[in-house]
Amino acid sequence: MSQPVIKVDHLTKRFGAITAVDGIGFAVPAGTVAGLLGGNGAGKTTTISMLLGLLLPTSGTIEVLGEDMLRHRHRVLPRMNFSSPYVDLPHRLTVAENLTVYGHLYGLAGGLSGVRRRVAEIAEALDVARFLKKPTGQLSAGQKTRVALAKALLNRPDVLLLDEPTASLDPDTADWIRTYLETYRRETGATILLASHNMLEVERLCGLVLMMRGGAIVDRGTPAELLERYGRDTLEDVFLDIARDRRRGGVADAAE
Ligand SMILES: Nc1ncnc2c1ncn2[C@@H]1O[C@H](COP(=O)(O)OP(=O)(O)OP(=O)(O)O)[C@@H](O)[C@H]1O
Repeated sequence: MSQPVIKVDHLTKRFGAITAVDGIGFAVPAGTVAGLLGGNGAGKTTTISMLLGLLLPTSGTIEVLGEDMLRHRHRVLPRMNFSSPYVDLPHRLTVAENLTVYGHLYGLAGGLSGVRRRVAEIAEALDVARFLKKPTGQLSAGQKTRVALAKALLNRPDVLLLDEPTASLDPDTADWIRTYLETYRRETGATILLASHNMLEVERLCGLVLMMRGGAIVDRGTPAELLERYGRDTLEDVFLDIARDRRRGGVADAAE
């Protein structure tokens, strides 16, 4: 079997007395969409922040694309990207200016004209072309989410980390974004890890689901495996069972 694209072992993050992430381990194979699920405060954002190198783990290891992220993240960051509703792009810059600045930061090929071409292409693809001249701070929450995703796809990443990629989107736009992500994964073979509170989204997109509670991974599997293990018809019900600590037989500790 080929090397997993994301491999995390015994990963822990403490903030003082709080253990936000508690010794988790998981592996995401190439071309898989993996979903991190869990209630508020379960540790999803902290996990993604450590994968990106925005937070230093207290202990444990993270490998992305075969590189140790704690030692050599500069080698893989050009092949990664992320979007999060919690990270704002500069408000006063227009959408075009923001995307252009990021295009240059990512060192996109083709110099000035290459960046201009890619910005136009991605703006078209994510249907943000009509906002290009607007200051980013004046966009609606849903429009900002789309621009953040456009920014995340500028460098055609092989590894995409998404924190609630469809937060604040109306159902139609959210559906459209999911289709876009599915197509992107299929066409590029990219590996995607996303945190989501939207069970339908996870059921539709994810080949691997990691259920977090209190900083730990308390269960995992394909959506179909989880439905079967809990004897449920929807992931929403599985989520509630896990959140409320109701197990329906099956594996007691699937964390390793
Ligand atoms: N910078 C920080 N300082 C102290 N505690 C933190 C910090 N960041 C997160 N925490 C705590 O770590 C725990 C996990 O938070 P995290 O943001 O990772 O959860 P989450 O699963 O992403 O939640 P949500 O679904 O609400 O976004 C929470 O108890 C949170 O209060």
